[in-house]
Amino acid sequence: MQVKICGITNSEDAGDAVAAGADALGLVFYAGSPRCVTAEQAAAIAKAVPPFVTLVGLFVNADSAGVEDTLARVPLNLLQFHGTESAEYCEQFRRPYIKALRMKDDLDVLAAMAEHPAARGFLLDAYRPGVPGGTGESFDWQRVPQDSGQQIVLAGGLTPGNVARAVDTAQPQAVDVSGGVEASPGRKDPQKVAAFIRAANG
Ligand SMILES: O=C(O)c1ccccc1NCC(=O)[C@H](O)[C@H](O)COP(=O)(O)O
Repeated sequence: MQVKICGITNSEDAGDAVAAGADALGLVFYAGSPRCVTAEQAAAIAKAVPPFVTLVGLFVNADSAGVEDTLARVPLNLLQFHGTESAEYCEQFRRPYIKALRMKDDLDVLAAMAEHPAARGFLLDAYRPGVPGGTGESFDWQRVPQDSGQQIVLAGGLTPGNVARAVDTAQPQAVDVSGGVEASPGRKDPQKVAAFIRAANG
């Protein structure tokens, strides 16, 4: 099971997550988040990350110039678009990207995936009106399609205590966690991170 630890705000937390076996680290470039980092902070964190760990840059309906500016300053491996971005918008950066889908009750997941043919995968997250992500809430894991042919990253309210059950139910390719492994908003708890990665891997 691939594990992405999202909302990394400092090099120490990045190092702890990598030491615990994280496959990917998420950096949030969204001012509304308690986990938001500047390009300068992100560049410093990137220096603490080994080359074979995926560094993911997360944006929410950001203006294109801002994304380009971040890309020029931070060596991101993958982009994560967590708002209502169109395929045309996401593809303009010519970088690999995953698209977050918020699992509103009436969302047609396969249709939403079809709108992003160039996406490398889809991060399925809980839906809470007015909050784009990092809600700490989960959704019905049985709604994860088993026949999409897509790389699926399961997110939303995962913790060391529920991730094994989530993986068993949803059968994703990867899991993503933010609040469930924090000591406080924006600071990770290394023991929770390690416990999460162990539990995700069964
Ligand atoms: O983490 C945030 O604060 C955040 C804010 C706005 C958009 C996305 C955000 N996080 C994206 C992630 O990939 C989170 O890991 C995902 O939403 C799950 O969060 P959590 O339920 O806290 O594990």
